[in-house]
Amino acid sequence: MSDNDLSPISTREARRLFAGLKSAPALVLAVSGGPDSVALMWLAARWRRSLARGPGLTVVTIDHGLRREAAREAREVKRLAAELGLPHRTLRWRGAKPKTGLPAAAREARYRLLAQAARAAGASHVLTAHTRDDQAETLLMRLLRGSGLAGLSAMAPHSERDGIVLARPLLEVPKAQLIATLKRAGIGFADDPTNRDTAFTRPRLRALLPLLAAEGGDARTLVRLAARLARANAAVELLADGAERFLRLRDRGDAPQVGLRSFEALAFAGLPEEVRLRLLLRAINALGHEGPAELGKVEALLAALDQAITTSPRAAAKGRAILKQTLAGALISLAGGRIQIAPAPARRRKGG
Ligand SMILES: Nc1ncnc2c1ncn2[C@@H]1O[C@H](COP(=O)(O)OP(=O)(O)OP(=O)(O)O)[C@@H](O)[C@H]1O
Repeated sequence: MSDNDLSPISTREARRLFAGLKSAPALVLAVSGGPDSVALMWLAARWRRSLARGPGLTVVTIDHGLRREAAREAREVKRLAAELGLPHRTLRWRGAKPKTGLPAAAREARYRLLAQAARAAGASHVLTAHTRDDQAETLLMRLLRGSGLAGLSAMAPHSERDGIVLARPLLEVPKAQLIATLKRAGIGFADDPTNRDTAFTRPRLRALLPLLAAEGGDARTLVRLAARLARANAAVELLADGAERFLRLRDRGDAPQVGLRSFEALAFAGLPEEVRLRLLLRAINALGHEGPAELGKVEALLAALDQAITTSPRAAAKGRAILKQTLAGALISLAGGRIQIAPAPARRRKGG
């Protein structure tokens, strides 16, 4: 860790971090009470005070109803928000909690409630306090899960959900620097023991980071890799847009049937592999009923299509289907020189 990682964030630096949010009508700050999000609230309040005109800030805490201390932590956030002159709301995740996949369900509920709070506050953005350390952990998690280029790009600085922009202004900032900022300001924060609970994947991966850093691959290296992959991913997405237009043009404006995507097989086969994968993924996710499709399965489908087109191009050009497969609720077939993707008939949907 460099000395810079431990130095408190200056007002000038805070202005740079929040610069893109100056003209938003209002912002919701997602604050759990942990160090990262308390620092987000403190920095955002300081930034807002430095502006003559700027967005209104509302602090929101979600009580998932999973830990006894959560209500007290929410009250503590409210107290600190009041000290900073910011309105605060606590929203509760109500209803039955699932027995398996609890972290994912809690996360889903949290983002739904945060988006609701943003709409109620007239806010265009919800700000979370994801740090550089979170980004490094996300990359590792996705690596182990076998993600492709899009997943390995990790978290974007901005993304959209239900018409609300999720912004992560602290994505380049090391957690240690946020803690140093709070210490300098004399502000306390909650300690969530689930962050260290090795029953969950993320805390186990977190323990790996110092070992990787000792081998020369610190959080900065991992985050730089994610940024490079995000760049490459954006380029492939653009190429896929162009390839879709190219394939449509080759169809000379023949109107495609509604609810069906269809590509000329030989023109499709000439495109780069990563682009072919994107086109299949897009079509399957748009038309299938069980998406999103698993990348590994789409890779296997592409291999089967390539094999069918190259080993028997004549048969591929004739009317009879030489390949028919269901995947993620979509039916993919190769017949009459075309690859067709359509919703799978109801009774076949389980086969993906
Ligand atoms: N209970 C909460 N109330 C309000 N905001 C929260 C709460 N929990 C998390 N957040 C926001 O989400 C950010 C990320 O939190 P955390 O890393 O714990 O989430 P996660 O479960 O890993 O989900 P994600 O996939 O969003 O990273 C926090 O910095 C904070 O801004």
